[in-house]
Amino acid sequence: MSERATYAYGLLGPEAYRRVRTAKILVVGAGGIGCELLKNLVLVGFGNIQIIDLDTIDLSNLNRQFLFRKADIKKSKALVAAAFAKHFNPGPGPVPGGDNVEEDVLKIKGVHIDARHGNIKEEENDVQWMQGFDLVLSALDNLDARRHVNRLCCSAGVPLIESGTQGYLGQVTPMQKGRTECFDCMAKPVPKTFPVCTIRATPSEPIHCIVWGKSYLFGKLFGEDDEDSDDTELEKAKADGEDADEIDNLKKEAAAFREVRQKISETDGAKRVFEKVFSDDIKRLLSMEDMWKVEGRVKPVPLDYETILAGNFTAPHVRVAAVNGTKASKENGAAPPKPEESKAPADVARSAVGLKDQRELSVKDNLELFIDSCNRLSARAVAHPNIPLSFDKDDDDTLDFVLATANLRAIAYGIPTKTRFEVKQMAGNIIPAIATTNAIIAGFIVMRAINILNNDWTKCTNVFLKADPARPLRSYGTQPPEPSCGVCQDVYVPLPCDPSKLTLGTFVNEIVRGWLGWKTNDEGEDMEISVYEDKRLLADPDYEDNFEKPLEALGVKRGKMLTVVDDDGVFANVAFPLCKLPETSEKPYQLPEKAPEVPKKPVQQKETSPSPPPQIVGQKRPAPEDEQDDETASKRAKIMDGIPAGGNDQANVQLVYDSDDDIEIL
Ligand SMILES: Nc1ncnc2c1ncn2[C@@H]1O[C@H](COP(=O)(O)OP(=O)(O)OP(=O)(O)O)[C@@H](O)[C@H]1O
Ligand SMILES: [Zn+2]
Repeated sequence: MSERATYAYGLLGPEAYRRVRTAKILVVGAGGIGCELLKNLVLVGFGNIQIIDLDTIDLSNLNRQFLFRKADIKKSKALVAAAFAKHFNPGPGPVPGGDNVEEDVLKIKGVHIDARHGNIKEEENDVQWMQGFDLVLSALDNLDARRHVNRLCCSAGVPLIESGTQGYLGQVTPMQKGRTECFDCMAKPVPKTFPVCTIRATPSEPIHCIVWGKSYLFGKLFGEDDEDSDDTELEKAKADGEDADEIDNLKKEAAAFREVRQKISETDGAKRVFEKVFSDDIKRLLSMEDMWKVEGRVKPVPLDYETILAGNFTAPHVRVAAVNGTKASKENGAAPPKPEESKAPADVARSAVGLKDQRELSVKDNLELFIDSCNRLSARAVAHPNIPLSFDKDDDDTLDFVLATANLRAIAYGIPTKTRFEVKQMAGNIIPAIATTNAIIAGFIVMRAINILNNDWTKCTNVFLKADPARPLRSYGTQPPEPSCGVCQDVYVPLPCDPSKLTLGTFVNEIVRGWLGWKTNDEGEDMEISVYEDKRLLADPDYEDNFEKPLEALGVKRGKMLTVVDDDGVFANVAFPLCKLPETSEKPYQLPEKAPEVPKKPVQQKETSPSPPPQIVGQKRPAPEDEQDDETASKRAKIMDGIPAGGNDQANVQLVYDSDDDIEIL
């Protein structure tokens, strides 16, 4: 036994050490948490690790993803991380899938790391592949991939340790189907929203101006062609009972935007946009006198293009009252600040030194950046007219546009401007990653991994790291599964099949009605069932149009799953994840002899709120809205209810999963 191994062996004991050496562990994500985690796993002595990541190394990763060096930029994260981490425990490692007899476990040094540069959602990463692991450790950064891994683990019956960090906050959550809640049992944080009038007419904080530039103006000028969204907006205004004047204003606004959008690539295109949004629109708002009678609201000042470019524009003073809130000052007994006490305008306070991204821009700088970024974006729109542009914090053209427009709007409204660095953080919803948080969380993941391999679920608590110096770490017992969860409450049956040969009709008749035995209900009547792929309805009792089609023609391939729903809502859903059929198989599918016992669903206490109908697959089917009767509506509500279920109200527990969700305007 190597010297390193003697310590781990001594601490863990022979049984746990054997499990650590022989268990097959999947690590998903080789980023901030993933790098720390891989290092820990190797140092503890784990013998068989597979790591997967779809991304390549970026300069911005190097401050905390310490397995990477400058020379690794643009190389695969998973491959570089594995190659580096292997040095921490040199040697061939136990043979994966080998006998790993006791002697081998103690004698063979090193670690076997299998690294894959790829997306966890690829079809080869199916349920069968997942079943090859003893434990999955998720070190991901987005909800979509986390949900996918959660479902895969539920379908394969493999335990999962979920983790996430956000600044000083961190979380580790061990999960196992049937024993604990799953990732989809938990409520997710709702993205921050702002009232539409604050964004469009009465901003009072820098973030309001940034959201306006990013989510409103950018879309109007360079996003998806707006005719459809204009109509939706008008419909919504009508439904909200807006008066005729307001609807008329919205129509004029839409027409005016369309005009500047059409001419944006002309020589004075940027000037036209500027005059519309920073001069004409502001003058129009100022003419609505009632709007400015609200206490604490500050009137904007129209900006003048030529005067700014000539360097003669005097920016209005930043009105601190608008930022801190007149109301608050009054409540504190303080008088609102006098104009001379206010902060100087941005162009006086600017600093000409420092990093480009941290420099404060003058009004003229902002206007020049606005013209330049507008020209760059319109050139892209002309070059690829069918590809709408979208904001991306790492796309310089889009970031410059949002920076310049947000600052110009802030200047007009007397709000402090922001640097490029700050706008990038705010518009990109970036919370700086902290290496120490990742390191602490990765340490707990390994402790929980050992608990799970020892089957010691009593010690397997959820761990939370908080920005509370007095008590930064807390732990809570695992929560039971949520009975209404549409992921972990489903019964999973891996289905090896050839989707180019297996038709939907054969699936329903031979597999569901025949093998699973869903023929008649308790009253002896024909059991009514529907079949879905994700949210797409493929068949129901009145809709058999797809029965002749092979699954492949319906977009159902390996890695996807068919979910069968009892329309009477008596039995739990049964999900069939598709996997690879052995080449020797004569039939287009293979199933075990005995079908599983499908449990009954818990009795629903209350009806859920109506959900949008699923997308229906098939040419001949009329639009669901045209024919949706009460029964179909309630059935759809049931299945949709299951998709991202939640409702875990743990007081004092903060879910900190990082999400890619955007800031939205309400
Ligand atoms: N579907 C997926 N399949 C495989 N890996 C994924 C998938 N989605 C995300 N990842 C990986 O998960 C990792 C998460 O790590 P982290 O949160 O540190 O993000 P990052 O992209 O490295 O950092 P940042 O977002 O701060 O630049 C990333 O390396 C990312 O490529
Ligand atoms: Zn669940």
